[in-house]
Parts: sequence; C-alpha cells; structure tokens
Amino acid sequence: MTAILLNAQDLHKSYAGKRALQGVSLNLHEGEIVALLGPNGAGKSTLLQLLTGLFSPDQGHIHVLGHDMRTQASRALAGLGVVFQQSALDLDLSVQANLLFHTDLHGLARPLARQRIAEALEKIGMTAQAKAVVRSLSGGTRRKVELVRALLHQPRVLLMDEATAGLDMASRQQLLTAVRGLAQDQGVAVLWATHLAEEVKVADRLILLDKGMVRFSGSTSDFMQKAQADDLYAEIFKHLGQPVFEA
Ligand SMILES: Nc1ncnc2c1ncn2[C@@H]1O[C@H](COP(=O)(O)OP(=O)(O)OP(=O)(O)O)[C@@H](O)[C@H]1O
Repeated sequence: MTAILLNAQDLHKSYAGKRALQGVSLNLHEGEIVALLGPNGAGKSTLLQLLTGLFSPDQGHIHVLGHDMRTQASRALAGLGVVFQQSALDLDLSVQANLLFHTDLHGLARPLARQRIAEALEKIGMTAQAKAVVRSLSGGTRRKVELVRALLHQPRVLLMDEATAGLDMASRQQLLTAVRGLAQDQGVAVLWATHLAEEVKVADRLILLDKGMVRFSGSTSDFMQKAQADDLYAEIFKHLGQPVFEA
C-alpha cells in the first residue's frame, strides 16, 4: 500500500449556521490522481479552502505528510502545491518575477530558486518567455506558469480547483498530461476538482461530494464499469440525482 500523503478526517464547516461540510474524510496516496466532483454548492471550494489552510474546520483534522494543519501549518503547507481557478499570478510582473516571488515566500535561497525556475521553464519550452510580462501570455501559457509556480517548492501533494477553466482542448490536454507525469514519475498525490468528464476519466479515484457529504469514493474504473455504455454522466446522476457536468 502506498503512503498516505494527505489525510482529512471528519471535516465539518458551517457558514452562519448553514452547513457546507458535514463529516468529510479523505486520504490522498502517493502517486494517485483523485477527481473531486459535485454539483454547485456541494462543498468543493470549502473543502479545498480547508485543505489549503485558508480557513479552519469547525471540527475535524487535516494532516499533510503527518503535519497537523492547525498546529504545524507552515510544515503542512510546505508539502502542498495549489492551482486555483482564479489566477494567483501578478499580470504586470514577468514570469520570472512571479516565480521568484513564490520561491521567496517558501524561503528558497535565490540561487537554488533561479536554477529550479530555469529548469522548469526549459522543461515546458518557455525559456524564451522568462522575461515576458504575464499579461502578454495566452490563457493556456499562464496556466502552465501557474503549474510551474505551484511545484517550485517541490510539494508532495497538488491541489487543483477547476484548474483548466477557460482553456482550449489542446492546453487542457497538455496540463492533464503534465499532471499525470508528476503523479507517475514523482509520486505526487493530486486532488483535482473538476466539472469535466474527460478529466474524471484520467483519475485513478473518484470522490463524489453532495450537500457537504461524500456520496461515493472509489476507483474510477470500478465506477466506469458500472456505468452503462460508458456513460459516466448517467452513473453520477444515479448517485446524486442531479447533473454535475457542464453542458
Ligand atoms: N463565504 C460563505 N458564506 C456563506 N455561505 C457560503 C460561503 N461559502 C460557501 N457557502 C455555502 O456553502 C455551501 C458550499 O459551497 P461551496 O462553494 O463550498 O460549494 P462548491 O461545491 O464549491 O460549489 P461551486 O461548484 O458552485 O463553486 C453552499 O451552500 C454555499 O452557498
């Protein structure tokens, strides 16, 4: 059995008495991609906000690489890379300056940071754009920079919230391939919140969230086998009684 890199136990969160999460537990294992799926309002964003330490749960615990998010936050956060739907890049700074800002936040020495940035940009064929202002880049290219940024401190767990939103098919595919490679080659554990069926299909495991609770958690292939005529949409509908995919 592979190591558990992230463990969340019995998470509860309410907003002004309205329950957003009601006892959610999950594990992320080394090298696996887990798709997180749920209709609007299911609690996905809330869950990701708790997992990234942005807010604390009312009840429950989160451990990243064995470090408690509440009492050892900086150690826990050092193990996490995050790509949110909303860009975390400063549009008026260059690619390089954005990436250095991130490595500074993580306390990486500048020479090591510069080396990692150069290597990462070369890997994705962006060496020539290191000095380009982010605003001048396409949406797909910006997303690649976000992914590079999220990985510079070499986290073992990657959390992605609708990370391909607004991307064309080719850019989406490139991002998926890059993330699959990270999981396979470097053992990174990935939690991928999505609305897109094609992204669910590349995941090893699927977690269905609805009304703040986990409705299904299991292997994607098992789920797909149950799905008649390869219809993932219909199978999810059976579990939730409502659609979750974008039209
Ligand atoms: N800051 C907030 N204040 C009050 N209620 C909130 C807040 N954030 C979320 N909620 C409520 O908590 C529930 C879960 O919302 P959440 O945004 O986590 O779901 P979601 O699955 O991410 O939905 P979506 O796909 O629409 O983003 C919803 O009922 C939502 O209205």
